[in-house]
Amino acid sequence: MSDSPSNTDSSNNLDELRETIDQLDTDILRLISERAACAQHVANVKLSRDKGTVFYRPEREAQVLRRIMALNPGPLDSEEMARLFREIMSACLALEQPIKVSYLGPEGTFTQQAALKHFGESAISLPMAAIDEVFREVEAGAVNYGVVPVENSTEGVVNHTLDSFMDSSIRICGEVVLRIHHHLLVADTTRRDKVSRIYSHPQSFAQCRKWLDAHFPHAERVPVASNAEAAKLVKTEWHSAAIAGDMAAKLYGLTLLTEKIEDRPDNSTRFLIIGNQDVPRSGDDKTSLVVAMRNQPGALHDLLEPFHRHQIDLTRLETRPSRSGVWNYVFFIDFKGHHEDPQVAAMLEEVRLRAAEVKVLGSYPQGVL
Ligand SMILES: C=C(O[C@@H]1C=C(C(=O)O)C=C[C@H]1O)C(=O)O
Repeated sequence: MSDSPSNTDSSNNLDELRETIDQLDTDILRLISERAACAQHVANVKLSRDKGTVFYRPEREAQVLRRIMALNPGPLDSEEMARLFREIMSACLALEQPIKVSYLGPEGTFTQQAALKHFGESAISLPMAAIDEVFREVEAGAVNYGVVPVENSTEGVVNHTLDSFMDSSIRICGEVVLRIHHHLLVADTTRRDKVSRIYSHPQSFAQCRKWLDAHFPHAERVPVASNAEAAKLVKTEWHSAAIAGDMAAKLYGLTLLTEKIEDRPDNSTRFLIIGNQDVPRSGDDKTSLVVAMRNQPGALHDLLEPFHRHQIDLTRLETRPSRSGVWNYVFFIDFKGHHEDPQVAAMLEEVRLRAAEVKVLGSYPQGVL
């Protein structure tokens, strides 16, 4: 078939456009390489100042991403652009020092997804079997950072994580929020019309309860330790399906029978980045505290009054049973601001006078991505 004049025009045009893209790629390549070399210089400067230095700077990375999002002219949306820059920074940092991150495993969990979202794909991520193991690895210095879930918008707080902070010297260095999409997954061998058993983590069952009641009212729901574990089990049984996320589906080669079955479309989980580092101000920060109050009337009011007076914005308040005599009431409090902000420092001073004990778990940049 011969080209019509207009086809020839458009193919000439296509050739030109592709030439432009090649030229742009050459420029991007040169610029990324220059950026990487610059990051290596930064590493040398840091090393010359302090041999045991930490190369990773959470506050600086947050500033870089926020700046890119503010400058982004489109047509790519700002989150997409920030994700690209996230990966560039991750690769640059890996040149300085590959960052090691432990997370609540096994491989394929949402926590791994959160770890990679925060640190980028160049980070080395190591699965742990339980939340307290993630804490232990960080405390022992076996890894640079850890990632643990702390609250879900549908199911509430992850108590294991809060409890682990009570007996630990670990700091919070960052947060990351992940939209959680659950899918109904099957294997090639699954008889799709005969699904009589569904595996998943109890939290995921809870987040998909209405959908399951409507579509699989008679299937047996079998709770397992993780969504990744559920995905693995499906491979061995022709009458079973699993509820899990994209990473687990990819890892175990499963098919998405129905996508996004979570009851609430805004279902999301917040994860904490834990480490041994005190993070300087980034300009848009949050602080987490654990506070023990004596068991007396008005204790909670006394605790919150200085927050109100200093106009500090609380973002979360949780109560946990105490595990020692002194710690009658234990409150976990998140608020906007950094502990070095003068207003926050003044407020903390007053809270310290009223409480039996105050521990600043960390000030860290608000999640960017
Ligand atoms: C280059 C630096 O070190 C690391 C790499 C960064 C980057 O690639 O932009 C930013 C912060 C650090 O995690 C720096 O501190 O500026």
